[in-house]
Amino acid sequence: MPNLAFAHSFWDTYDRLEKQVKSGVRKAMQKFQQLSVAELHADKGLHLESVDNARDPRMRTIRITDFWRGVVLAPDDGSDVFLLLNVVPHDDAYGWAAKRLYTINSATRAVEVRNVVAIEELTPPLEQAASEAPTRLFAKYSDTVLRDLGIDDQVLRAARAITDEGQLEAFGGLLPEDQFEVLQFLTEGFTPEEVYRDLVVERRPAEDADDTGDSLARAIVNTRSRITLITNPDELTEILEKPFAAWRVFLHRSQRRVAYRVSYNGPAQVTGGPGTGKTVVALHRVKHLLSRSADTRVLLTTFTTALAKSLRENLALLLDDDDLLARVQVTTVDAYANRVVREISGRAQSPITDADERQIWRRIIRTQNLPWSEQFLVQEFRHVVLAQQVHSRKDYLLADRRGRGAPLQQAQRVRVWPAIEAFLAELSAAGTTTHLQICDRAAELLSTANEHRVGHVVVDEAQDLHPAQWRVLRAAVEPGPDDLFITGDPHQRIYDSHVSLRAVGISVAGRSSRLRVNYRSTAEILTWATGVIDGTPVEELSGDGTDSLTGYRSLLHGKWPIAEGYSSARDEAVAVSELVRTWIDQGVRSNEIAVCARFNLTLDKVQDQLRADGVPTERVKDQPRTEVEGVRLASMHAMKGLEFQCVAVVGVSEKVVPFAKEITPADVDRKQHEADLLKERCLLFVACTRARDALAVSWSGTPSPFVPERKVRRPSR
Ligand SMILES: Nc1ncnc2c1ncn2[C@@H]1O[C@H](COP(=O)(O)OP(=O)(O)OP(=O)(O)O)[C@@H](O)[C@H]1O
Repeated sequence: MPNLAFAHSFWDTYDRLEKQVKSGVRKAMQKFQQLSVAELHADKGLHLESVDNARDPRMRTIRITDFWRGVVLAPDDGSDVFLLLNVVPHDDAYGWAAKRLYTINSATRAVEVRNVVAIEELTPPLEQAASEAPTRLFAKYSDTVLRDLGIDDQVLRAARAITDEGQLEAFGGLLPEDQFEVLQFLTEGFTPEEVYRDLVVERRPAEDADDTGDSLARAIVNTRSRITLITNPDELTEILEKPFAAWRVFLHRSQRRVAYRVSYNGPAQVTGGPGTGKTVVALHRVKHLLSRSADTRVLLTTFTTALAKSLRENLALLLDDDDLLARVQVTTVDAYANRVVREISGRAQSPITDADERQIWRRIIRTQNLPWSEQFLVQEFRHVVLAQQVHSRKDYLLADRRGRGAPLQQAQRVRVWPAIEAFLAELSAAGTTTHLQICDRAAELLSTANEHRVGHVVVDEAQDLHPAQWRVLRAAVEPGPDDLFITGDPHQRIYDSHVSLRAVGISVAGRSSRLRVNYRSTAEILTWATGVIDGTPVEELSGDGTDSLTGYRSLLHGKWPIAEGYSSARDEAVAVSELVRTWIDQGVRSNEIAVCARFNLTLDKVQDQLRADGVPTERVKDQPRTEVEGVRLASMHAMKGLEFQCVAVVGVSEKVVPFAKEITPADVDRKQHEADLLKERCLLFVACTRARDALAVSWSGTPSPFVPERKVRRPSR
C-alpha cells in the first residue's frame, strides 16, 4: 500500500472547499490507503494521469468531482509516498501543476517547491535591470557561501540579479521555501554562520547529515515544517476532519523564523495586522522554549479571560502532552498579578469593577463640584497617576501628561489632586483596590522574591496592556536572553493605553519583526476592513514612532463584503436573521457564525429575531464551549482575538460608531478627541477582521462615517 503526505499548499485551499468537494477529497484519499500502486493507476474513478508539458515529470492529477482536480506528486524513485499538493478547479489544475518543480534542498534535505516557469521568465529582465544598478543585494557573499546554505544554480542566478529587499520579497513566492528563507535571513543582517546554525542545522535531520542518497520519501519525512506524513488511517480521518488545526503543523516561513529562532538576546516583539498568525507564533514560541530544557517554566499571558481561555485550549492542542502543559501558566496579566500578591503577601485582593469605579468618580465630581467628566477623571487616574506611579501632590503637579491631550494648568491640577486622594481614600475605606494597583504591588513583591519568577514570559494581544501591567511582566522574569516574547497589533488598540516599553525596562530594539500575510480573511474582507482605518497613523506597539499596515495582504479570495442600510433597527434585525439563515443553509455551522454590535442592547434585538426564526444562539460572554452549536453574539470589544467563518457587524450607525459618549468634544480637547475617534475606528476594524470568508456590515438610518464602502477599491485577483 502506498503512503500519503500533505503539503501545506493543500490546506490553504482545502479549508475553504465546499462540503461536497471535501467529501470527494476524503474518498480519493481513502483509495490511496486501500489500493496498491498498480491498482491506483488502473482506478477509473481516480483517473490518476500525468500532466502535459509538466516541468516536474512526477506531477499527476486525480479526479475529485466533475469540476475539481487534486494535484499529486507521484514518486519515480521506487519510494512509495504520494504527496498531495493542492485541490484546484479543473481548468486551473493543469496550469498550476505544469509550472511547479519540487526539489530536495542540498543543505536542509527538505522538499521545496518553486514556480520554475516564472523564475525562468523573470530572471533575464531582472538581470538586465540590475546591470545598471550600483549594487546587488547579495554581492558580498561568494557562490560557495550561498551554495553551502543550500542555494542551487537557478536560485543563485536569480539572487545575483536582485538589487534590493523589495525585489526579493516580490520574487520570494516563486522561490523554493528554504532557499528564500536563507536569502531573507541574510538581508536582515544575519551572518552566514548564524543562518547555518539557526536554519540549516535546525532543520537538517542529524542522522541524515552525511547521507547523499535522497529519495522523495526520505525528504518528505525531513520536511516537517511543510509536509505532514500520514502513518495510519485514523490520522487521515483526523487531519481531514480537523483542518483548522493545520497551524499546529505548518508554520509559514516568516512565522517559523520568529517562533523557532534559537534565542533572542533580550525581549523580542512581533507585530502584524489582524490574522497574520501572531497568536500561532506565540504558541509555537512557548513550544520552542519548553523544548530547550526540561525545567523551563513559561508564563503565557494576555489581556482578557476569554483570550486566556482560547490560548489554553490551543496550547493543549499544540503540545498534546500533560507534562509539558504543566510547565506553562496560562492566565491574564491581572489574574497573574493577583495570584502573586496572594501567594507572597498571604492576603487575598478584592479589586473593584469598572462600573463601581465610575460610580465613585461620579460621587466625587458631585461633592467636589468639579468641571470634568467622569471619563476624564477615570483616564487621568489610569493614564497619569497609575501609569507613572504618582504618589503625592508634588509629583502630580510635575507629572508628564504626554499623550493626554490638552495640557492642564497648575490651578487645574491643584483641583484634580484632591479628587484623586478622595478616590483612593474611598477604596481604602472599603478595603478594596483596582486591578492596576494590584499589578504594581505584585511588581514590587516580585522584585525581591526570585523564587516566584518564571523562566520566560510570552505575551499575546499586548497592544492594550497598561504600564502597570508591563511592570509586573518585567518583574516576573529576570532580564536576559529570551526573557519576554511579545506579540500585538497597534491597529487593534481599543483601550487607549499608550506605553513606552523602554520606560518600563523592556527594550526590543533590533529584535522586532513584522508579519504581513493574513491567513484568516479573504483579500476582499481585508481591503474593506482596512478602509475603516483609512490610513490614520497609529502609535507603534513599543511606543517608538508610528506603525502602518504597509504590505499587509491576504492570498485568499472570496466575496466582497455586504454593506447595507435599513430604515429601522427592526428591519435590520429581520434582514440579519435572514442572512444568518442563508449562511446556515449554505452549510456553515451555527457556531462558526457571529453577530456583533457596539452595544448589548442591539444584540438583544437580533437575538430575539434569531430565536423567533428558530436559530440557536449563544452569548460569547457566557463562554460556551467551542463545539456547542449556536450563532455567537458578542459586543465589539468581546470579539477581540476571536474568529468566525461568517460575521455580521450590526447597528453600525452614525450615532453608535463612534459612540458620542466615548468621544471628548473637539472644542474641549482636540488631541483627546482624535485619540477617542481612533479608538472607535480600531474597534470597528477589530470586529470586521474577525471574519474568515464572509462579512456583512449593516446599520439603520445614516451609516457610521467609518463605513468605507465607496472609498476602497476592490483587490484584483
Ligand atoms: N501557519 C498557519 N497554518 C495554518 N493556519 C494558520 C497559520 N497561521 C495562522 N493561521 C490561521 O490564521 C488565523 C489567524 O491566526 P492568529 O489568530 O494567530 O492571528 P493573529 O495575528 O493573532 O490575529 P488577530 O491579531 O486578528 O487576533 C487562524 O485561523 C490561524 O489558525
